This record gives sequence, structure tokens and C-alpha cells, in this order.
Amino acid sequence: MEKLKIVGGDLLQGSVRISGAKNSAVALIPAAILANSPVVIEGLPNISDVHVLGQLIEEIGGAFHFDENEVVIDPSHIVSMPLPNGKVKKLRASYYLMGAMLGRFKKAVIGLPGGCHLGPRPIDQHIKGFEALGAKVTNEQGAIYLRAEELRGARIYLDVVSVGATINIMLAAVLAKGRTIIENAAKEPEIIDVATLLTNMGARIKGAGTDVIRIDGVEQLHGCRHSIIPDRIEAGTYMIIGAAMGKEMIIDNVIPQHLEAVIAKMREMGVVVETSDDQIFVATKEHLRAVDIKTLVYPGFPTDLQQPFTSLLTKASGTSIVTDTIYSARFKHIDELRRMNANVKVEGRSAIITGPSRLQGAKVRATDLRAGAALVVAGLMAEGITEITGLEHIDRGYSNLVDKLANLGATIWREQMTEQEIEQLKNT
Ligand SMILES: CC(=O)N[C@H]1[C@@H](OP(=O)(O)OP(=O)(O)OC[C@H]2O[C@@H](n3ccc(=O)[nH]c3=O)[C@H](O)[C@@H]2O)O[C@H](CO)[C@@H](O)[C@@H]1O
Ligand SMILES: C=C(OP(=O)(O)O)C(=O)O
Repeated sequence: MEKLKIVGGDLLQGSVRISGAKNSAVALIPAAILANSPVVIEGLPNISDVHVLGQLIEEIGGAFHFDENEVVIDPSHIVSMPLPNGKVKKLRASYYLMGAMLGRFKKAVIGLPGGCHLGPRPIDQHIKGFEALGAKVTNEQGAIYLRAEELRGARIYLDVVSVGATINIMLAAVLAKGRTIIENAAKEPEIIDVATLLTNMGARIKGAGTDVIRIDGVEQLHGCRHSIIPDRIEAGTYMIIGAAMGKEMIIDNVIPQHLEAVIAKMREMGVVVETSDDQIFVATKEHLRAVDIKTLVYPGFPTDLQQPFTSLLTKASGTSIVTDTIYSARFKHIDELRRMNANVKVEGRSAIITGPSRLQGAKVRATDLRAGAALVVAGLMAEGITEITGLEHIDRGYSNLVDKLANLGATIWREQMTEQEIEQLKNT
């Protein structure tokens, strides 16, 4: 087991290349199993969520060859094998195997997913969608059993705007008979990316990226080549790092339109942000202003950047209020930031940050993926050494984090934990 060590205070300079989007990747891989021949995806990120999904594809008889440039998924020999336990619990997005397996085999058994603990994360809207398409769905001892004689298109209104439910219903509907209409659909860029792959595989989908998506079922889908979109959350994390510690930082391979809400907030704080076609330039300023943030569905401020942004706000003068309207308990990083001398407290669904604070290095623990990102940002800003444990969370979503930051001039490395440290961690 490893920990991450950061000596804070270095000003960062240079360019960082953003990897493929985690939240696209984890849907594109299950989408590929709907094809009858190999699918090639360029630019998948080198993160554990991708590797775990690859292992799941192999477990059910598919082939998955990972390479930093492209991944080949051959779904020709996949069988409808139950996956009630095991690796499905390691990530959230294993729930996409429900829609994809149901779509291909008209039956599936998939254990309830894992992923970050951010408060309740029900999947009732996914199930409502599968049932509307004609599936019988039951929950037996923590696994979802899905079975249909045939899937028929339906009109489905989502009671909650959900990324996962929107994509999962698309996956189940592309091979269904007739037309499916998803109303109140989520509009995230990752949904468009998945629709683009499915369309290249032969699916008929209109409206992805708007709140009404129309899918006309087809008989079969074939393999194709697809290039993934860049990760707007990874890009946003490096923008935050640039806003905190950047002398002159260029975020490369990014779609600036995907980050408009974040760019606007940074400019409101006084951060220097300039955009071009596929790059964003960010530099810190000595005096940053406090701002309030409310997370919203896309194109609003993304909840996945709320936690690292909180770390940045410890540097701003005044009081900032960060409210998460998507998740009720996405504040596990706050106690750790307090250990680092941040003046932060949680009231209900809001974090209240009073700055500026001089952060101090400390031993802290990442309890979820973006809590980990928040601690990396804080560690880069702090005086002295910060030690971060819980790297398995960070590894779910950040490709080559240490190399990317070291190339920008950060003093950061991974180190084996001693047996005593591992024991201590287990007991906390
Ligand atoms: C793998 C992946 O893509 N993860 C992202 C996805 O998660 P995920 O797809 O799980 O998030 P959703 O968009 O579904 O969830 C949004 C909100 O709706 C609620 N809800 C969702 C589904 C449902 O059936 N019932 C219900 O009540 C959730 O509890 C949450 O409060 O979108 C989130 C919101 O942008 C991001 O934080 C995650 O990074
Ligand atoms: C919440 C996240 O991921 P997941 O939905 O995969 O747990 C995230 O990427 O911030």
C-alpha cells in the first residue's frame, strides 16, 4: 500500500495534457459490449475504474486489450454471466453493465455498484427506465436481477436529472423494438460522447446533450473506432491547481466550453484564465477574492469539482459558501482540510470557508476520489510536507497524477507505507 507525499509551496509552470474522460470511459466500455464485432476506443485514461471494467469484460468472456493510445474491446464471445459480487462493487459505473447486458441478452444479474460515498445514491430512475422498456427487475440480496421477453421502446420521464439513468436507459434502448423517448434527460458532455459511439456502432439516437433524447431501436450494432472526449473534471482540477499555485500553466487537450461555469467562478475570484481552441491558460494572483458556489447539473458548476475548489478557496480573502445541491454528504474532505489549518466548517449542505489561511502540511486521508483531489491541491499549497493515504480513491480517476504534477515542477512522490502505518490506518 502506498501513500503520496508532497512538499508544498512550489510555483508550477508548464503544460499538462488532459486524459480521456473517466465518466465517458466507464460508459463507453459497457456500450461496446452491444456490438457484434470489435470496438476500438482511442485515449482511454489509465485509471483503475477502466482497468476494473476491463477485467469485468474479460470475466464475462470478452477480450479487452489496454494500451495508453487505444483500447480494443472484442465483445464477440461475451456471455450473459451473473456478476452479483466482486469487482462490480469497486466502482459506481458497473451499473452500466445492467443496461448493456439487458440490451444485448435481455437478461442480467449485476451487484449493486460501489463508487464514492457522497450520501444516498439510489438507482431507482435506472430501474424505472428498464421496467418501462419491459424488463422485470428485482433486488435479491444486494444484486439486481433483470429479465425481459423482449424490450420495447417507451416514453420515460426521469423524476431526477441523472447522468447514470440517462446513459443506462440509452444502453438498454438501442436494441429495443421501436422508439424510446427519455424526457428530463441529463445533458452532460459524456452523454453526447456515449451517444456518438453508439451512433457509430449503428444506433439511431437524436437529442443527446438536450433534455429530450429519442432512440429508434435497431436490429444489431457493429464495431467501430471512437476517440474519447477529454476529462473536464481532470482539466478543472488542474485549473484549480493553476489558480492556487500556477506561475503560468497551460491545460492542454481540453474543451473550454465544458468548463464555462468553472472559468466564470475563477475569473470572479481574480484568477487569470484565458482560453483557446483546446487549451486553457491559468495563473494565480497574490490576492484572490472569496466567491460562493452552488453545484448544479450540467452546464452548472460540477459537483465533482466542489471538493478541490474548496481547497482553493482557503487562499481567497473573505468568506466563501460552497453548497452542494447534488449530494447531501460530499464534505468528508473538510475535516482533513481543518487538520491542515484551513478555517472551514460544514453547515447542512454547505461548507463555509474563511480565508486566507496559511495551510500547513499534515498526515491526511482521502476518503473518496475528489476528497483526494482536494487534499492534493491543499498539499501543493501548504507549507511543509503533506502525506496522503487512501490513494485507491485517487487512482480511480486521475491518470498519471504524480508524473503530470512533477512535470509542472511540484515536489511529489509515492512511497510504500510501513506495516505499522498500514495497521494504524486500518484502526482509524
Ligand atoms: C460514473 C459517473 O458518471 N459518475 C458521475 C455521475 O454519477 P451518477 O450517475 O451516479 O449521478 P446521477 O446524475 O445519477 O445523480 C444525480 C443525483 O440524482 C440522484 N439519483 C440518481 C439516480 C437515481 O436513480 N435516483 C436518484 O435519486 C443521486 O442520488 C444524485 O443526488 O454523475 C454525478 C453527477 O454529475 C457525478 O458526480 C459522478 O461523477
Ligand atoms: C463521484 C465520482 O465518481 P463515481 O460516480 O464514479 O463514484 C467522481 O468522479 O467524482
